[in-house]
Amino acid sequence: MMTNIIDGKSIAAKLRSRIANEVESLKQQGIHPGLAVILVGDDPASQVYVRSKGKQTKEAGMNSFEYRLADNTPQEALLELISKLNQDNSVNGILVQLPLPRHIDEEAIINAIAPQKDVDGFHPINIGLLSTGGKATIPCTPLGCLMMLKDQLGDLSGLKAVVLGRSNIVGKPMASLLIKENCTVTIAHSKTTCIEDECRQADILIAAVGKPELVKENWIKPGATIIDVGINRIKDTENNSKLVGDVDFINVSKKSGAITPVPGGVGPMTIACLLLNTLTITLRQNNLSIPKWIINQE
Ligand SMILES: NC(=O)C1=CN([C@@H]2O[C@H](COP(=O)(O)OP(=O)(O)OC[C@H]3O[C@@H](n4cnc5c(N)ncnc54)[C@H](OP(=O)(O)O)[C@@H]3O)[C@@H](O)[C@H]2O)C=CC1
Ligand SMILES: Nc1nc(=O)c2c([nH]1)NC[C@@H]1CN(c3ccc(C(=O)N[C@@H](CCC(=O)O)C(=O)O)cc3)C=[N+]21
Repeated sequence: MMTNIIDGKSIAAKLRSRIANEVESLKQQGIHPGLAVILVGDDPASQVYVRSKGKQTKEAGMNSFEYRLADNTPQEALLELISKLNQDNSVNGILVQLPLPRHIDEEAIINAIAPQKDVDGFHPINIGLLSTGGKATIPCTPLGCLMMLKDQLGDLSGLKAVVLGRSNIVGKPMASLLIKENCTVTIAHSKTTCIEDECRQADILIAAVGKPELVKENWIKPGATIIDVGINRIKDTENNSKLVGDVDFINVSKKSGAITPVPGGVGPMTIACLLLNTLTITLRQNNLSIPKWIINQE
């Protein structure tokens, strides 16, 4: 079977250009969307993402405010900065890059962000709204995955979806979104028995576990659509560092109907959805209607 490789990079580029058009017309109305990104510490992977977010935010015509704080920044100082940004009208969205250094309580930080400025959709208010079907900000990675699924499959009603991973930032919100799309959803995790058997039932398989190439060819229902969220840096046979997902891409792609690559799949969509969320929350904060092409924000 020839699998279809879902080109996240190109879907993300199209999305960013629609966002840029919308931003342009907002600016003509005197509204200039702004995104504040806070990075605490000097984790190299986080630095790469934050740089990439800042660059793409500016390319979409939005204001980007970056705050790089030292690894030993006290929690109180971070809370003070968030409080200042909550009150700053030029800032529509606030993102605190995770993970945070160990001395900082992640939950306290997420809870301190004003829910209407929570561009990640991690605040309990937004998580609750997503579960109850209200006007939530949807976490960027699951939203990007859903867009690629819809692009590939159209209506998802009645399909069986298996989500590997139950984190608050990927697995759980992904499952909520798929339930909303009328899928029959199973969430599997490290305590799931016979995980392969669960996966073999899946028309849609989302892998978000952080284990390099865990998902094998014999776990897959022929023709299934596979979304690989995992970002794992490993050494290849020549000891060079390379990026792989949670799916054994070469072998699984022999059996799947469609699959996202790593890199070039979910990652670029995550950043494009961050810009999309910045746009959506700016529109909401200004009591403007959300254009029809922005899915799942009705
Ligand atoms: N492309 C992108 O934009 C993004 C990529 N990522 C990547 O996605 C991956 C997951 O991220 P995140 O959700 O934050 O990770 P977490 O570490 O928070 O969660 C991992 C989940 O996977 C489960 N798990 C771990 N090992 C296994 C196993 N062997 N079998 C079944 N389940 C297992 C864990 O189970 P349990 O709960 O039982 O411990 C947990 O629920 C990472 O590689 C991360 O880098 C993350 C965010 C964005
Ligand atoms: N508050 C917060 N929000 C997040 O959304 C958030 C976060 N913290 N912490 C870390 C994770 C991870 N994440 C990624 C974003 C883009 C790529 C991405 O663009 N990846 C490229 C490759 C990049 C590379 O080469 O390393 C790709 O897959 O093609 C990956 C991962 C967002 N996260």
